[in-house]
Amino acid sequence: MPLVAGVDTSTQSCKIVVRDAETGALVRSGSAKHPDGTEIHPDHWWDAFREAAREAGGLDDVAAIAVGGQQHGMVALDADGRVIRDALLWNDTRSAPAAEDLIHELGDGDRTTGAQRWADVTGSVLVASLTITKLRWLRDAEPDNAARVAAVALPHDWLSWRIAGYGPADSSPLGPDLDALCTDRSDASGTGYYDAQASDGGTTGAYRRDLLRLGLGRDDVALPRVLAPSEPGGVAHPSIAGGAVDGGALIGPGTGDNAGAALGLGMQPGDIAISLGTSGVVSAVAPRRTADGSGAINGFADATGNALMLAVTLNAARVLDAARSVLGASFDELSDLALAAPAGSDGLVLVPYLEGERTPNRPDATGTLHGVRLATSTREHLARAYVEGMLCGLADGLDALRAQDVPVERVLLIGGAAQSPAVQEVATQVFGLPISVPEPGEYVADGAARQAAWVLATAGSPGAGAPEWSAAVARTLDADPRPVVREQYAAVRDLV
Ligand SMILES: Nc1ncnc2c1ncn2[C@@H]1O[C@H](COP(=O)(O)OP(=O)(O)O)[C@@H](O)[C@H]1O
Ligand SMILES: O=C(CO)[C@@H](O)[C@H](O)COP(=O)(O)O
Repeated sequence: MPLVAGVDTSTQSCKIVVRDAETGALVRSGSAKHPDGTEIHPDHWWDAFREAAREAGGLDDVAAIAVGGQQHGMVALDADGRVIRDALLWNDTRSAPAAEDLIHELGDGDRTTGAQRWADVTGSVLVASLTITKLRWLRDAEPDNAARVAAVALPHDWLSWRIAGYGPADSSPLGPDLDALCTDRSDASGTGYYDAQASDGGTTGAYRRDLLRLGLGRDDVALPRVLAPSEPGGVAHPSIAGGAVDGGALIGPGTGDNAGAALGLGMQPGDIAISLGTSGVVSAVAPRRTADGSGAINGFADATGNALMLAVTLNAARVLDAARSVLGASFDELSDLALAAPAGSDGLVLVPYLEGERTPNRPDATGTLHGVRLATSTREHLARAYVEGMLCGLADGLDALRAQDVPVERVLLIGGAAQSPAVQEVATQVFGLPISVPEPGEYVADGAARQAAWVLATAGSPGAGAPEWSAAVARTLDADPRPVVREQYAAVRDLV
């Protein structure tokens, strides 16, 4: 049985799964932490990848590998393949003013017109997360660095390039071939200079170098080649993966993490994934994206040729990390505390903008606790308010998806914080829907592994479809709507 590897180079860590290409059975896995922060030298991702690969027992025996990863991060390379400055990540908000400038410029001075034009062309109204705003920030704040940019990549593109053996001459076997950079539609669709629906039957789309020029001030830079969903982007260097495989392990196009999760879960129209990692994401696959000029919904691409519609918050699992820190509680204790307080926490409401916010677009906001009284000054009330506040932000995202006529039939709860029993139960109350919790797993890495198996199958039999792997549901909870939770939240959300 051939083996394939899937990688998730996420915000907080690198996770690797090795799976049987035919059945999808998990064979081995590993993970390693990334440093904290919203700007990080990509070498940390490379180090974590190698540590996770060691923990997974090495990758010598895999026949294909693919990388999913946190979206949007700006990896600026010079002509020698060196990283010019630390990568600005999706959750770095310093480029919020640059986003506003770009919106006004495309709208000839009018914000509403500009917002709609960005949505029409790229699927998204610009916010600080999107790569193009970071390039504009670089142009304005660090012009010397901007002048050195010879290529712009995203976290997953860059890691795939390193796995193929490329990089600076003194630290890679194949050297700095910038034309060897590859990506896929899903991640390209989060840059702000790519139109996923342009031409080509919707499979490859097209870069919009006119928009890149608007951001960086010039467009004479290499951009990763956008591969079709099961097209190989080269082979892994034998020192890294697939040393025992004839010709080396194929490298898949990779994916943005949310598209990776959709592939790992086998999502169909009607399925909604709610991911509670560093980011909170409500997402759905659809045949074509819409263009939401309000900015609540990003119309990205998925990893199969469809669209991926999503609402993303900056504040998810780390809101609970903050609650644990305030309360000195373990994950289990936090969950028990939250479940010991009533729905609505007797009026104690957290608006959870602890790191600013992206949806709604409030990059400079801070979190606020409302309804503090003697009776609500208990550990239980505080724990519950943090869980409810985190989920209310995502419920607004679900409403925004519905407003785009996205069908909602099944909600799948995934990501690190989905493991909390309190989060699962409160989710049935806040969303007012039945909730399915898949078996605990690394769904982004699984999606990348499924893509790797698809690339392998296509190499043997052109036109082969993605392998049918099943994602088992561990727990299904009935809907238990408690409208009071969202009513209280809606009453204070805009007071920040
Ligand atoms: N049982 C749990 N309850 C609440 N939060 C959890 C639990 N297990 C993990 N987490 C949180 O999940 C987050 C990591 O989730 P993950 O989906 O891997 O994030 P990312 O993909 O952004 O790196 C961390 O903030 C961690 O504290
Ligand atoms: O910005 C987005 C999507 O638009 C985030 O979803 C990032 O892709 C980070 O994901 P996590 O590391 O939080 O899973």
